[in-house]
Amino acid sequence: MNKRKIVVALGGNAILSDDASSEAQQQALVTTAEYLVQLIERGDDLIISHGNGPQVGNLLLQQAAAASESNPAMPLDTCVAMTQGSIGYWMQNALNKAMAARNIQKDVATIVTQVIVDEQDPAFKNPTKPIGPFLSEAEAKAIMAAGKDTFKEDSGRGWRKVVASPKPVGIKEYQVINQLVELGVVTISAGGGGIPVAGKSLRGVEAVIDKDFASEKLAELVGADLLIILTGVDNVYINYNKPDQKKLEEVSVAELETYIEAGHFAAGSMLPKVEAAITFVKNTDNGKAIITSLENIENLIHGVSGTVVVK
Ligand SMILES: Nc1ncnc2c1ncn2[C@@H]1O[C@H](COP(=O)(O)OP(=O)(O)O)[C@@H](O)[C@H]1O
Ligand SMILES: NC(=O)OP(=O)(O)O
Repeated sequence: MNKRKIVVALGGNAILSDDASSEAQQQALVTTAEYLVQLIERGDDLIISHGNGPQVGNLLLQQAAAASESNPAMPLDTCVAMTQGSIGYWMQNALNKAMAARNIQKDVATIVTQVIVDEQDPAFKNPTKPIGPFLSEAEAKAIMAAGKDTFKEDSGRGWRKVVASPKPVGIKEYQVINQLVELGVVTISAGGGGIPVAGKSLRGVEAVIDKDFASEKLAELVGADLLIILTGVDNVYINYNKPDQKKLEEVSVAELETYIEAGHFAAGSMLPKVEAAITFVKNTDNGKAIITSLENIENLIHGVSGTVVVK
C-alpha cells in the first residue's frame, strides 16, 4: 500500500464534550488516538493538528480570575501556546499508549508552532472566532455592556466570546515539522490554529487562527498528499438538517463552490472546512482533501468514504 503524508485536523469533539476537566479531555484523546493509530498502522506519516477554541477561552477566564499586579494574566497569543502544550502533552501520551497496544514503535512530538498572519488583515477589526463557554444572551450582553469582550450568537447553541481570526500566511516551523516527519516521527503541530505572530520580529498578536485554515497551510507547506479534516459528521451535506438533505461523496472544487454561493455551509462551522479543503486541492498538483468523522477512519482506510474533494 502506498505510504502517504497526511495532515489530520481534529475537530472539537475529539478532545472536549461537556466535561472540561483534564481527566475527561485526556480520556477523549485516548479514544481519538485509537482511531488515529489505524492510519499510522497502515504506514502513513501523520501530522496532527487540533482546535483549542473551548480550551483557550477557558484559560483566559482562569487567567482573568486569578490575575493580580504581581501575577498578571497572560495575553491571548501566550494562552494559545499554553493550550498547544497541554493538548499536545495529552495527545502524545494517548498516541504512545495506542501505538504500544499495537506494537508500533514510533516517536511522537509536539511542536510549538507559530503561524504568521498579516497585521493588516481586516479580521482584526471584525472578531468572528468563538472561544470558551456558551453563555445566555443576558449574560453575554451584561459583559458587553460593561465594555469588556465582544460576544456573538454561535449557531443556535448560545453566546460565545469572539476574537479576531486572521488568515494564516506562513508557518515558521514547517521545515522542522517536515524534518521530523522524514525521520518517522508523528508530529502534533499548528495546534489551536498556531500561535498568531506578525511582523518581521514575529511578535505575538491577539487572535485565534482557525485550525482548518492553519492545517491547510501546513499541508501545502509540507507537501502533504492528503488533508483530512475530522469533525462531528461523516459527510458534508447540502440542505443540511432539512428533509431533502443530500450527502456529498466525491465532489469537485467547482461543484462545491456553487454550493458555497448557495449558502449550504454554516459560517464558523462547516464553511471553513469546505474552504480549507478547496484551497488545498486548488493549490496542490495532486492533493486530495477529505472531510469526515473520526469514527469513519476505518472505512476511509478500506476505500473511499466521507466527503472527498477533488480537482
Ligand atoms: N452543510 C453541512 N454539512 C454537514 N455538517 C454541517 C453543515 N453545516 C453545518 N454543519 C455542522 O458543522 C459541524 C462542524 O463544525 P464544528 O462542530 O464547529 O467543527 P469542529 O469539528 O472543528 O469543532 C458538523 O458537526 C455539523 O453539525
Ligand atoms: N483554533 C480553532 O480553530 O479551534 P476550534 O477548532 O476548537 O474552534
